[in-house]
Amino acid sequence: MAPGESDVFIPGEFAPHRPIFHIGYHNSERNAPPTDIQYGNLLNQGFNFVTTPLTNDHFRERVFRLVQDHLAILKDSGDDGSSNFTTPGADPILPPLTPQDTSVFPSAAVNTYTGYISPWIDPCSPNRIISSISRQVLNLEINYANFCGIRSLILPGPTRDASKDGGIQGLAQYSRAVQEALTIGSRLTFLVHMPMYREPLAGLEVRTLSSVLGATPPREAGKEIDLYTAWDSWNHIRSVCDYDMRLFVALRIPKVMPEMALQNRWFAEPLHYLTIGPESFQFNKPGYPSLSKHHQNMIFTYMRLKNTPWLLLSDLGSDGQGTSEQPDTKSHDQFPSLAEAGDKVVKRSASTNDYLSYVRWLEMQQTPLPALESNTLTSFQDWLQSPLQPLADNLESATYEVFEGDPVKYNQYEAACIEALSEWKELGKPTSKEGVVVIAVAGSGRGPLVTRALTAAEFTGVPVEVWAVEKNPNAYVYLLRQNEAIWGGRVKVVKTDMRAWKGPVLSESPETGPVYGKVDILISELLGSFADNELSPECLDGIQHVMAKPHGISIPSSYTAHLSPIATPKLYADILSRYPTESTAFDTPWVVRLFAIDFVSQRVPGHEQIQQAWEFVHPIPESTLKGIEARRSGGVVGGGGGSMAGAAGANDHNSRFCHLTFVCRTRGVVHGLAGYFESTLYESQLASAKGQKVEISTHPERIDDKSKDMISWFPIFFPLKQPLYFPADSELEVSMWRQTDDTKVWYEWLVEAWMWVGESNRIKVGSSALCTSRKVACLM
Ligand SMILES: C[S@@+](CC[C@H](N)C(=O)[O-])C[C@H]1O[C@@H](n2cnc3c(N)ncnc32)[C@H](O)[C@@H]1O
Repeated sequence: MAPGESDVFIPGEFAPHRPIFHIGYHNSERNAPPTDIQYGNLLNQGFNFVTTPLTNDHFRERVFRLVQDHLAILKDSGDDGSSNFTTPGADPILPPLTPQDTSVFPSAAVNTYTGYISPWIDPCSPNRIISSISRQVLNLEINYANFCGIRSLILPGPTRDASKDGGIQGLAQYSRAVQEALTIGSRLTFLVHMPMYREPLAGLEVRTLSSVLGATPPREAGKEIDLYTAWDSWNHIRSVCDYDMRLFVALRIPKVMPEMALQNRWFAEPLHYLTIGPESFQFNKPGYPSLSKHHQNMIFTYMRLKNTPWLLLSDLGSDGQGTSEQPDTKSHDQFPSLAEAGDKVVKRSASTNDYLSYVRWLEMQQTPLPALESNTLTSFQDWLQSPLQPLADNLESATYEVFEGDPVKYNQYEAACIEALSEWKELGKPTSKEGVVVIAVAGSGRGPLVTRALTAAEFTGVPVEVWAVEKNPNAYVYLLRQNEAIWGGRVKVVKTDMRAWKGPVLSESPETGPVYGKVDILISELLGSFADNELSPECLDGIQHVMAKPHGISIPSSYTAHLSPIATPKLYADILSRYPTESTAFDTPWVVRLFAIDFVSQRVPGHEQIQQAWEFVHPIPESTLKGIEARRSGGVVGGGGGSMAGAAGANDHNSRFCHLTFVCRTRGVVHGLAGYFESTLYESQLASAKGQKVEISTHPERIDDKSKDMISWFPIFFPLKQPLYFPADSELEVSMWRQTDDTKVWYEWLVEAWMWVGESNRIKVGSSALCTSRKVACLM
């Protein structure tokens, strides 16, 4: 169950608010950082941060000359720099920086700047001289930035992706250079500047060091573009860098928004900046800049992230150097859509302030965060929590208080009790005790379900006898006090493990001892984020013998677990960083409010995006109960072994297996499985209301229908030890097991990627290891 124990969710802390925009200023033409006056002006205008180049044109010219001179010497000896063989002459070494090469010097303001590495380097170049010098420039600038006290650096992204023009080699070189950068700037944060996708002829082409080799072929316009190459490159870089937590993306917003699937893909990545250049803007009739509705929606969505990306306005309007322009306070509610922005629009030259005031206006257009996105709840986004073990451990009062903060779950339980009691009366069902329906709340905690059962009885006018069974000795004290203070002594409180409870005591005398009766309605809430992961099936099996036969019912009557493969690079990085000190980090099914995730599969006929793994129904058949008893007492003839070594198999009926196929249209990477659950608390027994149910659900597509706004449970995440890359049009085959050896329960999971080659042939293109939570199993 979630939220966790350390952070207490405070209901009512719901002051409506919008995400705040943190806006930066970047001018790629700059040769030096802003002066103090310029910086002050930018801050006064409403910017929150600025970028600075680290070196200047003097340095650039020096480096270009060095490369040109060296290539000329090589040419004379018949080497063009593309050979990988050892050459007679040593490759050039960059001389150190001189005061003429940079205008950045340590100062109070410099600490707050974001450094932009020279965009003219080309570590991807197939020419070894150019890639080597590019790496040297990179390292030199990182070192110098570090010396000056700069904390964040933007790295111009790779100039080419893997697919062609020596791109694979180039990307390997680039990724290796970034890995080195992380070592050199060991306390710096790095942002790789990536386009969302490679737009044909988008933006300004920077004249890189490679230009000394001669003209590069122009990019072909009009050809069908592969939307995922830029993401692929990013995935390559961060994989080589082992998902370093100091490596982020500065994502360039395109001119034309791509399909949602690609937007969702980037949503899951560690976005630090969204950079917006002139190409993304359109102009309204009076000539003011605006963004299309698609751009706006994408920004609004990304701003819902816990770590809201910062917006970097790049090359927008005049430099702002020394200006005292004030933000424009005019209304922007007439900004047109992309379609509306026609040629007729008057193009006045927009100033930096026009763009800034537009983005500030956009900030106010965000719909206020709903109550469920309060600060407290937002802080749970993608935050890993170890699952609770309410059976093996005794929960603290604060944890119960967190559960009790969510009324939705209790409302649904109360509705289920009302239905059950009303139908009891309507159907004239027998009761196990004269004149009263006997209810037991198994695992009562601090008693909220007891209160709801009593309320339901009052509401329906059905007389009840209520028992509260709880094994936590501390919660038992609380229950006794509740009985005195709140329930007027109407509840019989028992401190015991429900599996050892003999049932409600009907009468007791010295001669006969206690005489035990039965329970008509057994209420429990022993569900975890994956339904059965807090051992509800095992506990309910153990108490089933007290249920009246055949009419006794369980609330819940059933529950199902659901799965979907997801990309969640941030969680993967988090788990990887824990692994050195927490050896079971990859074996743990984590409870987590999954947020920055991408469902990598698509819903297609016959294959849902989130699929059911298995189901548990209560009560279980009598014959199964008898079988358990026989196995436990060694009465089974034959091998005598359960499916696990050394086990009698007494809990084997609670093991499960599923094999699910998920269809992926685009290529991607999977980091693990997201798990959800649904439960039917009560299903109508009236012929006239057949199929009517009271349910709860955390299934993202169904929660709103079944238990809207329920936050009692966060999803569960089953991690893979290694990210699994898969090509477009693959199928992810997921095998999942619920395993048991009679003393504990754990899960095992395996993900394989398969691809069709021809009409009837599939080949395996990758597989995860067989993962298991056996080392952190739930103890029965
Ligand atoms: C998830 S909490 C629910 C508490 C409460 N019913 C509620 O909804 O707020 C589960 C409770 O069941 C108790 N519990 C778990 N296994 C039990 C068992 N075998 N016998 C008795 N109580 C058990 C735990 O101590 C805990 O109080």
